[in-house]
Amino acid sequence: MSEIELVDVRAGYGRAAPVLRGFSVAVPAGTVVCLVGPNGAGKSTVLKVASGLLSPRSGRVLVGGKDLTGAGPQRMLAEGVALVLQGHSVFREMTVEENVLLGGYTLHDRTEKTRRARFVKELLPVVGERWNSLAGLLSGGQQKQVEFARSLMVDPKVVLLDEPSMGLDPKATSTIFDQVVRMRDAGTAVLLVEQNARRALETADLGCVLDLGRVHISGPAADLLADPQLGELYLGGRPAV
Ligand SMILES: Nc1ncnc2c1ncn2[C@@H]1O[C@H](COP(=O)(O)OP(=O)(O)OP(=O)(O)O)[C@@H](O)[C@H]1O
Repeated sequence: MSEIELVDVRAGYGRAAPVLRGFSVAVPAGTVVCLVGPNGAGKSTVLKVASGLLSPRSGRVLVGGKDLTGAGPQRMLAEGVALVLQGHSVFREMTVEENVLLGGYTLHDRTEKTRRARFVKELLPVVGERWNSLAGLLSGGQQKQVEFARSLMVDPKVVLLDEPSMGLDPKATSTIFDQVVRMRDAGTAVLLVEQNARRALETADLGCVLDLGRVHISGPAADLLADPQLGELYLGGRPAV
């Protein structure tokens, strides 16, 4: 069963024509699914629908098979869907510890909070190493890992990542994608939106190309990477031989 599934979703903003026009995607347990597509295709809109920030006009949102269409962000988080926003959202004047523990504000059991904090420090070593530093003193890539750690405090079923490599140099990008794999291996499914499509598909298990509000093609990420037409259209050139 999928951790999260969007089925035939139509969604958009105000009176404008819908951005998503019958879009479907499923994120099976234990997988990284990568969503790619041209600028403005609606990738972030998919994450807004999946996290409950935007209600679909029609279609369904299922979490672990349960219909949660129209549920708001608080409910979606409680049901195990965590969102890591695009750009940087750490509180720079607060320590790494304070930032990470904020992610567990809905946990009332102190022992559980401590257990989760220990888990995220082990999973993302830089978070543990810089635990007492001010978050604003960390590099962009390290701050992104603090955001990952914060989202993992509630032990989500699935984490939605909106362009985690944005603004990072190639080395930091590489670390971030390695951490995405570690998150998956530790039991959290991931729905990843990326501009850096080729690199993201190399990391993901499954890929989905969004264009004109619908799924253009989806399947194993390796197959999408090897598809010459997709390479030309969406991945910035021919596939590497
Ligand atoms: N809050 C909003 N109000 C009105 N229109 C919006 C809003 N957010 C996004 N849009 C419009 O919805 C469309 C899809 O935007 P979205 O951000 O989902 O695309 P994207 O694929 O994530 O783009 P990018 O790769 O550039 O980040 C765009 O035409 C955008 O202008």
